[in-house]
Amino acid sequence: MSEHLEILPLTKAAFAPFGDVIEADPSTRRLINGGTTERYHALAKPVVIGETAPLIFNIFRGQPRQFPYAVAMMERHPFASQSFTPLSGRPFLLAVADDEGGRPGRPRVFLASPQQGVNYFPNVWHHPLMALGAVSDFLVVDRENPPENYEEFFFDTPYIVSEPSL
Ligand SMILES: NC(=O)N[C@@H](O)C(=O)O
Ligand code: NI
Repeated sequence: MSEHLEILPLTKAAFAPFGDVIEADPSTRRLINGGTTERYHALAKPVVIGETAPLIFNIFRGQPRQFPYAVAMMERHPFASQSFTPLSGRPFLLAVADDEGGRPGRPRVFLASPQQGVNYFPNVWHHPLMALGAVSDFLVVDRENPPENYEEFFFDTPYIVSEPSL
């Protein structure tokens, strides 16, 4: 029997074990360019582990997920962080999980606003991009993904996520 996963609002505190939330946090604000620009400083720190490899900027164009949605698998990148920043002005869903002896535990699902991005720490279990409502673009900063930087786990029984009320 599949379990339903509730959808939580994305907050820095709730997401802290899994990564950074990329949003205009007033505590990071600096006025620059003669006061014409607000710099929200060092919201996340991209990381590459092991052999030096370039961090790269990508655009992921995600198809919207259909609901109810089955979270059947999770993945992780042991040797680099991975960030997703929405470019299309739409919210999106993300799912993360603790590691339990080399496999993901029960996923936690968050709803990110159009003004929030995330940076997954290296080796954090997460579900691949889940766009909402329409095809959506995301700026993704990660590293060239050699096969060893990509680990998947498939659940015996998928978890179910209902459509978020937006
Ligand atoms: N495959 C790929 O690069 N995408 C995933 O890592 C993802 O998190 O969406
Ligand atoms: Ni990923």
